[in-house]
Amino acid sequence: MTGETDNGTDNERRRERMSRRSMLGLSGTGLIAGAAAGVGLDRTAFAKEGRPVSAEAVPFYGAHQAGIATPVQDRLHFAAFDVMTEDRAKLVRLLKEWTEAAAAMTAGRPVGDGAVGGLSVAPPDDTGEALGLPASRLTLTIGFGPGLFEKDGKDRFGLRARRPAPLVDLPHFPGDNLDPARSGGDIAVQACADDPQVAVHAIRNLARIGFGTVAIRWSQLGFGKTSSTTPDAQTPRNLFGFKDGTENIAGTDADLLGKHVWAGRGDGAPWMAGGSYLVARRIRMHIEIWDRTPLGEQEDIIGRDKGEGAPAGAAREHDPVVLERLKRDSHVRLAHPGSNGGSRILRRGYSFTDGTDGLGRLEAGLFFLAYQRDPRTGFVRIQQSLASDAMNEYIQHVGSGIFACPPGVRKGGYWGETLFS
Ligand SMILES: C=CC1=C(C)c2cc3[nH]c(cc4nc(cc5[nH]c(cc1n2)c(C)c5CCC(=O)O)C(CCC(=O)O)=C4C)c(C)c3C=C
Ligand SMILES: [Fe+2]
Repeated sequence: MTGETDNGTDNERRRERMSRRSMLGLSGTGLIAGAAAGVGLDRTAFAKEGRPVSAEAVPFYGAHQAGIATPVQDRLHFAAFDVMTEDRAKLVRLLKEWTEAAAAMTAGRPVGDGAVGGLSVAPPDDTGEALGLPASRLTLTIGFGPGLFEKDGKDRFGLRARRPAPLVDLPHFPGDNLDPARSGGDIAVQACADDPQVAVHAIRNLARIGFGTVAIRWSQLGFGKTSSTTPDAQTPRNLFGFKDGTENIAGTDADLLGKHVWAGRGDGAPWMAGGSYLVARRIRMHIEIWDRTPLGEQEDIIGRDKGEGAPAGAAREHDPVVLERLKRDSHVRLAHPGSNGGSRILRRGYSFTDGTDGLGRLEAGLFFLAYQRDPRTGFVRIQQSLASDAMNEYIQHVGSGIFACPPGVRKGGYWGETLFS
């Protein structure tokens, strides 16, 4: 990225590509390689006939960013970046380059001129590990952290006045043991896909493109989605062995999404209309202690039975929750909208295991991801209510981030356009 203006950089990249193509066209082998790489080798070209649903591409452009109401994919790679520059134009250039790369990768195509067939004297545009893999329902969702609007009292990008009121600094909650090295970040990208290699490839390539402008501050891999936004599908289970996501907001429920998830024009920051606020929490789960807890006690703590997932006093998973039938300190009772002034959030979390903790225990837990229209009435309100949760004996919040996820990208636009224009 050496151009002085946005257009300067775009033109430079275009010229560079054209010269690569014309060089490749000089020989017969070059032509063949050029056909594969120069025009962007379609990763899905390798997929067999009758490929599974997971091979599908999720549309990148639209009113809302994909990866929020989208049916939850199997795998996650989440990355929070620090912005290393104070040059607003350079940051905007990066967001444009990222958008182009994200649109390609989510469509199952490689970045730029691809991983193979280019000049042997230059590193390829794409790192290559997703060659031959289908789109795998990859979604890339971007969010802007408080540090983009103001950091250490400095308004680096002239955005201080545009910070949305719902993008609060999260308060300290009882029991928090947050590691600064796993918290915060100026920009976050959530990559979800049905193939972990596709998700990791996406984050790696964005980080590569961003070299010199952003640096990864922390990241998290996730497996085994712990919430579903498709109520017809079987509800997934978390590492405590309980169904998780029964009472989640469905990605198809336009009314609930409009009321609780999408930011509106009148919510204080017009540039966020159609966007949403993401709260990410790395929650360690002490599974070894949980596994020594009697079944009845586990069910009392959650407020639902372990097999069916039915609320206490009911028979079926989707039977209504009658709060008075649940223990006062049960998780579901405290998190329920009826205990929180009607507050609801869209949960989209993943389980994680990151090796061992040196004390013979698995470093395991829930990477909690929740989207909402306003974290003050969403996550913060519910988490305050969870202060007396019986589950707190078995979990600890060790990482945290909050991000304003702008609306979806229009064709020809870029991530964050409504904020920077
Ligand atoms: C602040 C929000 C929440 C945190 C943090 C949280 C952590 C957490 N949850 C589970 C397991 C389950 N949660 C369930 C329901 C549920 N949880 C929240 C919010 C937070 N959870 C809400 C809003 C709800 C829905 C409440 C309702 O409307 O009834 C359930 C029950 C099944 C379900 O409805 O999803 C389980 C199980 C863990 C293990 C955990 C931290 C590690
Ligand atoms: Fe929960």
